[in-house]
Amino acid sequence: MKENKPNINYNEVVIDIKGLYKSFGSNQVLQGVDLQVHQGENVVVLGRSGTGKSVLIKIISGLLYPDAGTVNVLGKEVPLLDEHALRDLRRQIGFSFQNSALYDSMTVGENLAFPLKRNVRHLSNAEVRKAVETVLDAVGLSQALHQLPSELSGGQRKRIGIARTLIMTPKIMLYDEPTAGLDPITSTEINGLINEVQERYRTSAIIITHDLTCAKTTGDKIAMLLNGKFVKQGSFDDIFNTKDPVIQSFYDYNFIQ
Ligand SMILES: Nc1ncnc2c1ncn2[C@@H]1O[C@H](COP(=O)(O)OP(=O)(O)OP(=O)(O)O)[C@@H](O)[C@H]1O
Repeated sequence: MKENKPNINYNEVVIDIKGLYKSFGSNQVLQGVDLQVHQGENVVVLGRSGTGKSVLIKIISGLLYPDAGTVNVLGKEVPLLDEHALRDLRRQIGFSFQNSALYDSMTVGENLAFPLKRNVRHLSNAEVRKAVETVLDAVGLSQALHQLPSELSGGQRKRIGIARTLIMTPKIMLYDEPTAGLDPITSTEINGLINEVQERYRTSAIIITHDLTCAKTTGDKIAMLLNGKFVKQGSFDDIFNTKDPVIQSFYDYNFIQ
């Protein structure tokens, strides 16, 4: 169970979703989703495959439109934003997706400098270098500066992917299955990194995962998505110390995967 919650500000809501609906044809995916993420809080979203976790993330980042409901992110009503405002908002969100999508032909340092040079003009080379060194240090990979992505392990690539989002100093991090495909030791390291990022960069985060260890270690709050709604939200213990058969079936389901 996660302890010592670092500076969560429960008076400030950074993601506020109310009555969210989304269908694709007759496939009713989200059916009345409510979710609040507070400043500095890590919220884990658990749910079986196909329950709409990725759809939720895409709606939060303005890649998909909801059918109904409100989606407020950092004080902005996302579905109402024009392209320009959406771009501004996305700059404040760090996306850590399953495939870190680093550029193979660039060194780690060049990969990290790339978003900064593209988005923040007028930075000197020294400033860019300093920013790269800072985020590499934050993810514990200072020695990888001149390496190519192909020379790194899966866990190291994941770290560099996270570093590349941190260089833009995001207010919100969205992690999509951060430990998928990693061995247990590397998964533990990534879970630790997610918490370090939360503390050091004061980020708020949504973490989508099937990995209960990841949920337990990183989540200040767990939200369980089932049949298009969050059926339960609370601490890991609130959720899993229960005789509720729906929750128990989810728990067992995970262990036999
Ligand atoms: N652009 C789209 N067009 C049509 N259907 C879609 C689209 N995006 C998602 N869906 C459908 O929405 C449902 C939820 O998909 P989603 O990818 O959000 O699931 P998920 O919970 O993230 O699953 P997993 O854990 O396997 O990644 C699925 O039935 C999927 O087929």
